[in-house]
Amino acid sequence: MRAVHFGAGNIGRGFVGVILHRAGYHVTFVDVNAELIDAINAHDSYVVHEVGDHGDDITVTGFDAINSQADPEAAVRAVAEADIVTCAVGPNVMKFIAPVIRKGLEARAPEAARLTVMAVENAIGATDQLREHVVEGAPGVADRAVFANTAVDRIVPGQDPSGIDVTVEDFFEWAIDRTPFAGDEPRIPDAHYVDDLQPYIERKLFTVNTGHATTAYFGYRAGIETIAEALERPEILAAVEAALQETSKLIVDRFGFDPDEHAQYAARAIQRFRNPALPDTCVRIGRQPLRKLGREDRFVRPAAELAERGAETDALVAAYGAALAFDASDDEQAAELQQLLRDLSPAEFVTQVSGIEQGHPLFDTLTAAVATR
Ligand SMILES: NC(=O)c1ccc[n+]([C@@H]2O[C@H](COP(=O)([O-])OP(=O)(O)OC[C@H]3O[C@@H](n4cnc5c(N)ncnc54)[C@H](O)[C@@H]3O)[C@@H](O)[C@H]2O)c1
Ligand SMILES: O=P(O)(O)OC[C@@H](O)[C@@H](O)[C@H](O)[C@H](O)CO
Repeated sequence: MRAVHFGAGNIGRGFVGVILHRAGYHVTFVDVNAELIDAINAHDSYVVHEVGDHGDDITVTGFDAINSQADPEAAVRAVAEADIVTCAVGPNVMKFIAPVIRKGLEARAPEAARLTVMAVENAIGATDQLREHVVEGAPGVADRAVFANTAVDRIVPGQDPSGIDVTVEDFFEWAIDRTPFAGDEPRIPDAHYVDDLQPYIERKLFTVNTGHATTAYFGYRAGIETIAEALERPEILAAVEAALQETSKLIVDRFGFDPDEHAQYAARAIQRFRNPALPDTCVRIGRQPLRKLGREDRFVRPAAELAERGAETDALVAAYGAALAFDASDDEQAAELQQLLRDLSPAEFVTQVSGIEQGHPLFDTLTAAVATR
């Protein structure tokens, strides 16, 4: 069995690679980083070091890599012959890999089984977004694939670029929407198929990622380098717990999770951020702030829904305000964020960046957060 995975970075090697390897797939990594591709092809194996109380070292074998910039035809051929295609390139990059998947589907033998396509990104409906890009101008290819949304959870910090081994936390969860497979889902023992993905993706994004980003933006604003150090500050820990109390209310109300079990889920997320063996930084977790301040992302979507229900949003709005100080060098979106804050009025900023219009119950508080930053 063959899997093609776009994006051989942190989550690509430290999560998808190892899980598909354990499921019996040969994994072809497709990336645009020439040095990384060469390094992967120079190795027969790499090690995933899980750190934490239940960590193990897992050796991954049976892989190769293709540079889709240098050899796009090879990437198309790999897709045409694959059983599964996954990606972890970042939600904004999916449009660039879509033409390769489209051409691969077009080149697929007519008698071949339908290709499973799954985005492994931090976004609601990421595979749906990928599908839109893939079928653009070629609606016929949609019938050659099964597109399934997923929710992925594993903290994989930045890695030493001199090798291809990966250090990850020992925890992971991969929930996959079962419904598109009509009873014929691929066997992936480390994943779990669910009948309704929405509770899983929202619980994950609005707990793990909301809490993580809150830590990162308060930490960055205080001049702190690592996530674990930021959470040593009582006022930052309190801000993170307050943000998660707000999202917890929404998640429990919307999806009917048991409040105590959800409280444990949120507490465990904070415990995971504090993993002393995980060298994770406020700059990585805060990366691409414009994406994170977007309408459907980890602050605005839950805050908007809470405001629509007349519920408290102070802590989420405070985290949104802290994010506005993020100006990490080497992060294009951070530079763009700072430029937008100079160029736009607070009201324009809130509408343009976060998709909240005047008249929405969250509009005034977000606008005030921008004005008083
Ligand atoms: N790292 C984590 O803890 C984690 C956990 C869950 C989900 N995710 C999600 O996974 C995605 C990737 O995150 P990451 O941390 O692995 O990032 P990363 O930067 O380590 O990896 C992304 C990889 O994509 C490659 N890439 C960029 N453009 C490409 C293109 N056109 N074609 C092929 N490859 C391309 C990059 O070269 C890089 O190797 C994001 O959506 C992220 O939110 C990350
Ligand atoms: O990947 P991002 O930029 O959406 O968010 C940064 C981190 O919060 C994220 O990568 C987490 O480590 C991960 O989502 C944990 O499952």
